[in-house]
Amino acid sequence: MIEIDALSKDYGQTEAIKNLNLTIEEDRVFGLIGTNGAGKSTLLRMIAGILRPTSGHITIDGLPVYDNPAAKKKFCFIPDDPYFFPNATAESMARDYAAVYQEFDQERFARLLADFRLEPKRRIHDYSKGMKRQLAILLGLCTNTKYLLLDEVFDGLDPVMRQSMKSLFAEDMDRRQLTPIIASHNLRELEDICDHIGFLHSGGLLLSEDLADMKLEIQKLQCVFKDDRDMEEVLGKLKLVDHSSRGRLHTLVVRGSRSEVEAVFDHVPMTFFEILPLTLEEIFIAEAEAVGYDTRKLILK
Ligand SMILES: Nc1ncnc2c1ncn2[C@@H]1O[C@H](COP(=O)(O)OP(=O)(O)OP(=O)(O)O)[C@@H](O)[C@H]1O
Repeated sequence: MIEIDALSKDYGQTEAIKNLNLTIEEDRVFGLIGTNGAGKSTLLRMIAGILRPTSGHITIDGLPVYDNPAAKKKFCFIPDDPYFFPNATAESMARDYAAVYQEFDQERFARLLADFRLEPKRRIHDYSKGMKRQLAILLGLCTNTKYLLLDEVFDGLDPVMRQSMKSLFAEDMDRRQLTPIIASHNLRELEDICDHIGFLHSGGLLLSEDLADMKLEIQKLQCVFKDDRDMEEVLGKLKLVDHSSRGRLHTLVVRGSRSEVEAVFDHVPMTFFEILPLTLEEIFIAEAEAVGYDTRKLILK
């Protein structure tokens, strides 16, 4: 478990992280979401022990992280601009990683390089941006550390590659209780992988919640009323988050459980009524507005 207590980080006059409290549980994918400049990289770099907090504490499985080799064995950090030594090849990087991470799995790494068609003896300098990111992720996975801290790593990967990487994470979570912590400014990128979402805004934590719990309390539905005069009364009974209409078809995002929402429509004659799956973006808008933010101004698409 990673525990963050009253954490702050200032860069001169800029307060990048402000008195942040957060717990990151094991065995699940934690998505750290926020707009550009929200403080994601600063937070991840502090968790990785690269940056020293201005105040506050971070522990990984009970160990303080800053300047502590024992804590650093527990995770691998993949920054948004992965660094490779000059003239390095995938093969030479694997040797360097193995020297630092005792559990580094050379055999699996060689297998994954072949699966992803990355040439082991080619200079990494000549790889494309996406290939460099793939390589960084594969190196990180093969360290076999319990936690993997990933800063915008899916950027620059095509959708097929993204899915392949996500399957590898799932496999490692199943096999060895890997806990990935993924920072991104893109809600859609994290949609199908995260179990828990932490949303950072201006250096503060706007919300931190299980995606499944969020989904239980927000519903999206489409409907057509037999008699449009019923609409006003129904809308008045719903906790409306969003409402749009095209002709007589209404699309609503409302707060409440599925059964509560269905009960409102129970005795209203409908031509069409369907509850639909919600996107992470829709859930986020509802949750963040509930704590007083006009998220339409915050969201990055
Ligand atoms: N080395 C630095 N010196 C001064 N200010 C910095 C430094 N690094 C970050 N900041 C500032 O701290 C704030 C948070 O930046 P950070 O890079 O952590 O955000 P982010 O959420 O990762 O953004 P992005 O999605 O754009 O990468 C910003 O206001 C940024 O300008």
